[in-house]
Amino acid sequence: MDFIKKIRERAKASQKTIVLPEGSDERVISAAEIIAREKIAKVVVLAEKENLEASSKLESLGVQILNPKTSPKSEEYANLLYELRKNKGMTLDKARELVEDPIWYGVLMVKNGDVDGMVGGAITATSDIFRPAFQIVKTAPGISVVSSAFMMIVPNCELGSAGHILFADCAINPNPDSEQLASIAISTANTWKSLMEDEPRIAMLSFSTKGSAQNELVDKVVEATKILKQQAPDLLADGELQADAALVPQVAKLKAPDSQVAGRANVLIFPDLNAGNIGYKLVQRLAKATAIGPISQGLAAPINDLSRGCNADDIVNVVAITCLQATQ
Ligand SMILES: CC(C)(COP(=O)(O)OP(=O)(O)OC[C@H]1O[C@@H](n2cnc3c(N)ncnc32)[C@H](O)[C@@H]1OP(=O)(O)O)[C@@H](O)C(=O)NCCC(=O)NCCS
Ligand SMILES: CC(=O)OP(=O)(O)O
Repeated sequence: MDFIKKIRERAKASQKTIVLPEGSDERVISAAEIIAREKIAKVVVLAEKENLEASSKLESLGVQILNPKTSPKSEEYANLLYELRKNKGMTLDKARELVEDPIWYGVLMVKNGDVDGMVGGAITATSDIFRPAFQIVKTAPGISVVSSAFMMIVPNCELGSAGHILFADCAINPNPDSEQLASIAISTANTWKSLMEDEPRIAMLSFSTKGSAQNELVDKVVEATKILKQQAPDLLADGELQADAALVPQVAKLKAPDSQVAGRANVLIFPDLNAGNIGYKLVQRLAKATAIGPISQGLAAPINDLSRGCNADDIVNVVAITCLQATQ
């Protein structure tokens, strides 16, 4: 069974409830319909029912439609937000205002246990999805930095694990330091283990392979690799590696002949968000890869972002992964 079928089947078996806060977007509505028809998850859509053409069809499929502006839960959520953030300057009035915003309302639904997860970002910038998530659900125990990964599925490609490669961080941390990069690598290895059957093989990417270039940008990755190996000695990880040395066996033989990861990496850790975000979009658009994500890593409850360039199928796939995160 292929990867997408498998995650959708696993989600189906878990029967979680996921809120989609961006009910004004047609792709979100199409995704809600697919999810409900295929019984991948129970869905709550946040929208103004009277302005939603598809409302009767969605409701007949079991999709719940809620308007944060008229919801009976609004006052309860405003109080919850106020209690969680009053020591950071939140007032009750400000909390009441924020609760009317579907993204904040959706995150509060997750925090309150009314749904198992949220997927948004089809029309909302990444920072506006993660800021409320960080402030309200916060990080999972033992996690210092929340990050994200994209599962890239490259057609007709044998590199990685039969064309499946996790890229991180492509959405959250603009310029992680060495400690943070090591932590992102460990989180991404865990994401790989939760989705794939084979072992993660982690490449810490740079524009240098094993000392071929000297620069402080390279030093950051060398240091991150050292920390990663100290903190997670059981993981198969190596760096610093260029992308070709990480992925292509013939290049690895030349550039890093003694590496256990070079030439067979299936997890790529990018040195910063410029590289990660540009890198995933190039592979998605030029190699026509399916890009599933960004899959958040290290939040205390599953809240996931989307690219504003996503289609309905991309949303369904991220919802399926959100259901799997909710079972962990
Ligand atoms: C995600 C992002 C919004 C966080 O920004 P920020 O300015 O640090 O946010 P805030 O200062 O409002 O911090 C909010 C909370 O999140 C926490 N936080 C921020 N980044 C965090 C991270 N990576 N992991 C865990 N917690 C984090 C802060 O500690 C703070 O906690 P507190 O208020 O309870 O003390 C920011 O890193 C960002 O914009 N990243 C780039 C997103 C982007 O544009 N991606 C490109 C397209 S995908
Ligand atoms: C993940 C990402 O790059 O999101 P967007 O395309 O919406 O900026």
